[in-house]
Order: sequence, then C-alpha cells, then structure tokens
Amino acid sequence: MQRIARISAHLNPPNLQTGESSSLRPASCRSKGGAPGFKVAILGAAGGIGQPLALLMKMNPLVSVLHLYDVVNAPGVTADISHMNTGAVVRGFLGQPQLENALTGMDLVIIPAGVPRKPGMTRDDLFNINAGIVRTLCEGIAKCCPNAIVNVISNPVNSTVPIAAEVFKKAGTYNPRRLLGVTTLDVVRANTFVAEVMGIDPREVNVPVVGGHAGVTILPLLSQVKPSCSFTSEEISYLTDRIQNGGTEVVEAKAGAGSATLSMAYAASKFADACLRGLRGDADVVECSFVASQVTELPFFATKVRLGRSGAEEIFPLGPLNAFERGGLEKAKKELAESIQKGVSFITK
Ligand SMILES: NC(=O)C1=CN([C@@H]2O[C@H](COP(=O)(O)OP(=O)(O)OC[C@H]3O[C@@H](n4cnc5c(N)ncnc54)[C@H](O)[C@@H]3O)[C@@H](O)[C@H]2O)C=CC1
Ligand SMILES: O=C([O-])CC(=O)C(=O)O
Repeated sequence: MQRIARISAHLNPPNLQTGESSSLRPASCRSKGGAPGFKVAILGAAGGIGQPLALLMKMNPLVSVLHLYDVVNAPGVTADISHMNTGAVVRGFLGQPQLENALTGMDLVIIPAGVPRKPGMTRDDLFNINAGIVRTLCEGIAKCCPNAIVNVISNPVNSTVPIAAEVFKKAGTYNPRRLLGVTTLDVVRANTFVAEVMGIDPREVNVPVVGGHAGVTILPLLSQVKPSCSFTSEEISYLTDRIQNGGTEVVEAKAGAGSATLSMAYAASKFADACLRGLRGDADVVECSFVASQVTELPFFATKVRLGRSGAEEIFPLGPLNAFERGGLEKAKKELAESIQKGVSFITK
C-alpha cells in the first residue's frame, strides 16, 4: 500500500486544472477527507497574502478541507500546499466557472482577493478595482454558502465590508454576525510596537485597536493596553503614528512590489483560527474586528468582539477613553462615515 502510494506520486501528476492528483491514482489511495474539522475557502489564494495564508491554514488542526480559489495560478499553489502532511484535504479552483464549486459547503470563507497598494496610493485608491471583485465573490457566497463566516481582507476594508453587507442584503442572506472585516494586523502591529517601547515580550501585550482599517480610522487605545503601561506623550504620539501608518511603512519598503503579505497572512490566520475556535464553541474567544455595530452612530465600527458558534456574538463597548483618544475617535468617525457610505452606494445606487 505504501509502495503503491509512492509509485503513484510519480506516475500521476496533479490535475492541471485543480492541482488534485489525477484519476489514474489507484482507488486504494483516494483521499478519505482527513480529520473531522471545518471547511475553509481562501479566495485570492495565489496572491501575496493568499499563498502564506494557505500554508498556515493547511497547518491548522481545526481545518479538514481547504479550498484554494484564484483567477490565476491556483493549480500550482494547490499542488504545492497539498503535499504538506497535515490533516486538511486541499482542493484548487481556477477562475470564475469554478467559484461555485470552491464555495459550496464552506464554514469559513477568507477573502484576500484584489490589488494591493503601491507607494503614494491610499487604500481608497484600490476601491475602483477591489469593490467589483468583492461584490462578485460575495454574490457567490450568498448563493453557495450563505451560512459561512466571511473574513474580508481586501482593501479598502472600511468600504469592502459595507459592500459585502449590501450584496448579502440584496440576496436575502445577510447576517451581520457572520460578516467580519479583518483588522487583526493593526492589533498585531500595535502589540509589537508597544512591546518594543516597553522592552517586554510582544506575545504578552494586548492593545485594543478600534475604528477602521485606514490611516486615522485606525485608533489604538493605548490607555487600555494589557498589561497596563503608562506612556509619555512623546511615546503616545510615536506609537499612534506608527500603528496608523504601519501599512504605508511596508508599502514604501517594498517600493512598488506590493504591501504587507507575510505579517498579514499571520494576522489573517490568527483571526481565522479565532473564528474556528468560536464555531467549535470555545468560550471567551475575543478579537478586534470591523463589524456591523451600535457602539457608535456609524453602521460599522471595529471593536473587540466575542466570537462564537454564530460569528460575532457580542460586541464590546469602547471602554473609557482619554482626551487624546476622544479626539482621535472624532477624526476616525468622520473618515469612516464617508468610506462606509461609498461602499453602500456602490451596491445600492
Ligand atoms: N485587511 C488588511 O489588514 C490588509 C489587506 N490587504 C489587502 O489584501 C488584498 C490582497 O493583497 P495581496 O495578496 O498582497 O495582493 P496580490 O496581488 O499579491 O494577490 C491578490 C490575488 O487576488 C487574485 N484575484 C484578483 N481578482 C480576483 C478575483 N476576482 N477572484 C479571485 N481572486 C482574484 C489575484 O489573482 C491575486 O492572486 C489587497 O487589496 C490589499 O490591499 C493587504 C494587507 C493587509
Ligand atoms: O497598507 C496596505 O495597503 C495594506 C494594509 O492594509 C496594511 O498593511 O495594513
């Protein structure tokens, strides 16, 4: 049996369309579906974020089936990832005709599809291309896996999440608990930069970052850092600026070759893992996310949320803010209101 498997690996190259091994493979070697767990799809899986994210999700023991969808290169990425000897069964899907098969039966759909920034661009400059991509993908989700949890990574998140919500409303499948904008990278950066300033282990730091995911809408609540720290006003100004502009720091360092991909894949996999632990029924799974919210007068806002079997089951209030943070909140809300409206109008106009 082992010998047959070894020989078949040489004789049966992966299917060029899907990256799965061909039907020439002996029946005794058919995939049995791996360990029990959740079914996860990554849309945009061949991209800068998609590839390392696929790697990390293939390593996640909560994942039993991993679908990798892209409009280019999905078979190659799938063939490569599928050789990892971890539990998840990997299948590849290439191009729009295969979108529905990629989505059918999924518990969690992660969307890093779309163009990234180049130096000099804002995230909003990506709207014209990425809005249409997110709309098409969400139409597929509404049709094929309307109960899936959806993690939106594609920028501008402040607009793409409202776009997704409007697509789901139109299709009659909208459940605000299940639509989650991924802002985890802001928290990951905040934890790292605060730990550097304080000279402590970044794994022990937790900085709530609220608002949205662009410039001044990224609002780190340094007064609520755990373990509790006190900062000088110079440190507050340095940290706030570095956290708000962390994305631009990477875009400039990559000098035209894209934006954050590796730290983002780490952040997306951390957030997806939290969603899966919530789906499994674990208690006290709390992460920041950009969600439908009544914490402010805006229809969407990022705060800490508790993730459970039905998605974002509890949305936590902002907590006490100091004067600096209250000022930041007003600036964040002004820009967020416009970005949210722009996303809504893209579908409803
Ligand atoms: N939420 C966040 O914190 C972050 C968001 N991003 C955003 O993530 C997005 C992706 O970034 P990268 O992976 O670096 O870009 P990339 O260009 O390397 O990869 C994007 C992938 O999406 C695919 N794609 C394009 N149209 C598609 C469609 N209709 N269906 C499926 N796949 C499609 C492309 O073929 C490509 O493989 C960008 O919009 C970027 O701004 C990036 C970093 C952090
Ligand atoms: O800055 C960008 O364009 C990508 C992004 O959202 C981030 O790295 O936070």
